[in-house]
Amino acid sequence: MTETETVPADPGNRAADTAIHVEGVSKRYGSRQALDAVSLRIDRGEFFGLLGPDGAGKTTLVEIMEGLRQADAGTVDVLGGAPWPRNVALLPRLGVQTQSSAFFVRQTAHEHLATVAALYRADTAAVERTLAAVGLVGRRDTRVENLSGGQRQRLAIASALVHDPELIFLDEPTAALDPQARRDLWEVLRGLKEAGRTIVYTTHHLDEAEALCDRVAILVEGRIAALDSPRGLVGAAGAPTSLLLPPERMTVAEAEAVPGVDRAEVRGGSLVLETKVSGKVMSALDALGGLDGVQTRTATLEDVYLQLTSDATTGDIPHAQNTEHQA
Ligand SMILES: Nc1ncnc2c1ncn2[C@@H]1O[C@H](COP(=O)(O)OP(=O)(O)OP(=O)(O)O)[C@@H](O)[C@H]1O
Repeated sequence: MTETETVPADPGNRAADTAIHVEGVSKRYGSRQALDAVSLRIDRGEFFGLLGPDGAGKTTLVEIMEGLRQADAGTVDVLGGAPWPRNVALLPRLGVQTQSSAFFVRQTAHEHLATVAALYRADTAAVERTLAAVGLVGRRDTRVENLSGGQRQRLAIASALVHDPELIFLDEPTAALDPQARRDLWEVLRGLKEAGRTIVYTTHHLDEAEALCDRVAILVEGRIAALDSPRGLVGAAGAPTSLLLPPERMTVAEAEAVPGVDRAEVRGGSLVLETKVSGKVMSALDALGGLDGVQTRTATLEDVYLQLTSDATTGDIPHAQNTEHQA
């Protein structure tokens, strides 16, 4: 084969499509089992969410992927190599934003980002481009120490992106952002995904995970309790749909008599009907006086998350739902 020939894509070559492959990874701190045989595979170009309550092991898992911590057991492959022992060749290919990002506080936002860019040998145009992407052009000449919490957060994100890494780890990146900045960042992140970047995204915002992530893993007490697309998780949970009616429309007893209604109660000023066959109930309500004022609330990722994490507090940690993409 000559050098100019292209190598045909091999649909069976799983490794080439894989950004991260974690297999049987465990980590213990003293008596605390932070991770217990975690296995997952993240595809290149995937927007992958890592969810779970405080102390579930998210940071530990991400730091193992980033090569900042050594696993006690298991194997970790990141972009085709092992991140531990510290893999210097891998570093420029990774972008990392943490909750405790370090800053050159006496520098301006622009100087700080230019310094980070220089460390990675990124071009100067990347500095301007990245400042604009995170909405910090207006603060470019403000010293880091004088930036607000949200602006620093944006600078931390910019610092993770300025060298155009292939794989980006973001740890609660919207935690200190106001609602508009949060939505603006969503657009930046969607652009990164469209550009083919792989994103590992830790968040406590379930709406964010639902809006952005291709798949999410829900970690509970060091184990993967669920792993699937947000839509898949919501569907598999079989959670009911709620139909909200003005309370004067009918009594609770009348509502419970509507075919397909599992439960009815007055809650938050509405008559709430729970059903797993919402189409059927909607038709019945339509026939009973129209659909004016009827609102539908379908189950969300938050409902699934709360179910899974509350199971953990009762000691009944579920087995992973949908292992389709797991190693
Ligand atoms: N360096 C450490 N030494 C001892 N215990 C640790 C250490 N780091 C984490 N732990 C413990 O391991 C468990 C998992 O912690 P980890 O920070 O990975 O969880 P997390 O899901 O990221 O939590 P949070 O959402 O609060 O950041 C917790 O019980 C934590 O107290």
